Amino acid sequence: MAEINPAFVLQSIKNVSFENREVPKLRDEYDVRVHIEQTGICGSDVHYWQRGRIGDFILNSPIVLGHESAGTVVEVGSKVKNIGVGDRVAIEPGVPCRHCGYCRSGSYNLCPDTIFAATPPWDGTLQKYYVVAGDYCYHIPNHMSAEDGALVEPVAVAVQICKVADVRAGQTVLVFGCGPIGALCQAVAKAYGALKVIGVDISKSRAEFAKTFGADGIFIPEKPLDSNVDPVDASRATAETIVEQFHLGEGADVVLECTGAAPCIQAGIFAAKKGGTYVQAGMGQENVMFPITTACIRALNIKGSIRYTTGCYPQAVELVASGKVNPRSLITHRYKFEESLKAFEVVKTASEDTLKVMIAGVQ
Ligand SMILES: NC(=O)c1ccc[n+]([C@@H]2O[C@H](COP(=O)([O-])OP(=O)(O)OC[C@H]3O[C@@H](n4cnc5c(N)ncnc54)[C@H](O)[C@@H]3O)[C@@H](O)[C@H]2O)c1
Ligand SMILES: OC[C@H](O)C(O)[C@@H](O)CO
Repeated sequence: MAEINPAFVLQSIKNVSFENREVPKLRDEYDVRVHIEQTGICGSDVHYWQRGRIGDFILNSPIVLGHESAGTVVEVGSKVKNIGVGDRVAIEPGVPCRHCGYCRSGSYNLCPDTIFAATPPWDGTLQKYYVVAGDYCYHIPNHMSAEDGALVEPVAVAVQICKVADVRAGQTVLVFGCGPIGALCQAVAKAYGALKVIGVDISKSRAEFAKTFGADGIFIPEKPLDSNVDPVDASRATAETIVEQFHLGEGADVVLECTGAAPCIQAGIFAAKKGGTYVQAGMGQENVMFPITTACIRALNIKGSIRYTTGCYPQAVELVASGKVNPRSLITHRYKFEESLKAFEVVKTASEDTLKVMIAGVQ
């Protein structure tokens, strides 16, 4: 009997189901087929499930969910050189066209023709087998678990954010957000020798976790009690409190925004020192009130960061393999493949005790 390939499919907004699909075939001699062993759920998976779009990526046809995955290679095309059958690999989930100007310059995260797992219209990795270009698979050493391998993905996002920010030894780094991305940015910045890393989150449990992970200090903003206070003034006051409380002098050298929330974006601008760097990585509301005059007068370097570029994945594997960053400690929930919907519900509910939720692959 032909082998089947169970898959967890987003059929349309808020509508998921399991399907028994055909085992995917290699598309060319550079492809490999990976037996997926672990997948982490990312906020974007939940976003597509609940709202069907992120920016210009719009769900118009069913897609398999999941893009943070690792597994074992079960089939390789004749021209694959870097890995072989039986190798355990972390999968970089976006394969660009390799030919456009962005790809040629190393900024392949900007390639418009990238095939990115679980970004419409492309299928993701929450299936038994996933076919991907062999050179977008990275060998992981034996002491790294499949969970570690899957979580190389958010580590690579954090590596790119720190790369865009040009985080250096001795700097002060203020990170808004202690979710998986914020916490990993804090750990990566620390691994790069940052002098002081401060994490900010409204969730007490996430902030407290961050203190045990990468942050030297944490700040938990209080909701403004007086609704007559201008929200941007309130953000400025929050920034001033953070700068004073953590002795950041004229402000942080680097601000990494990993929430997408307007109060954090605003406070981040007010908390950066003159000539400092502010990187936007969080994706929340599409438009926010932005303190543009302060950004101008302080001559801030304002940048955006998306996905990963040349070298991020190997660097992320190295950070995890060396133990400098330990993403496994973010895991709060583990589910079997058949429990995928339950796993997604847990991420959607986002209770205080949820950080990273993992789904094991089909045996
Ligand atoms: N740029 C990229 O390549 C990339 C990749 C993955 C995720 N992201 C984005 O990065 C962000 C972080 O990802 P994540 O997986 O950690 O998400 P997450 O939702 O788990 O974490 C966001 C954190 O921000 C905190 N937060 C929200 N509003 C806040 C406020 N007003 N003040 C302080 N803290 C606040 C939340 O409590 C939460 O802990 C998301 O917006 C996600 O879409 C970007
Ligand atoms: O970690 C990678 C991100 O989740 C993706 O780029 C996503 O936001 C777009 O589909």
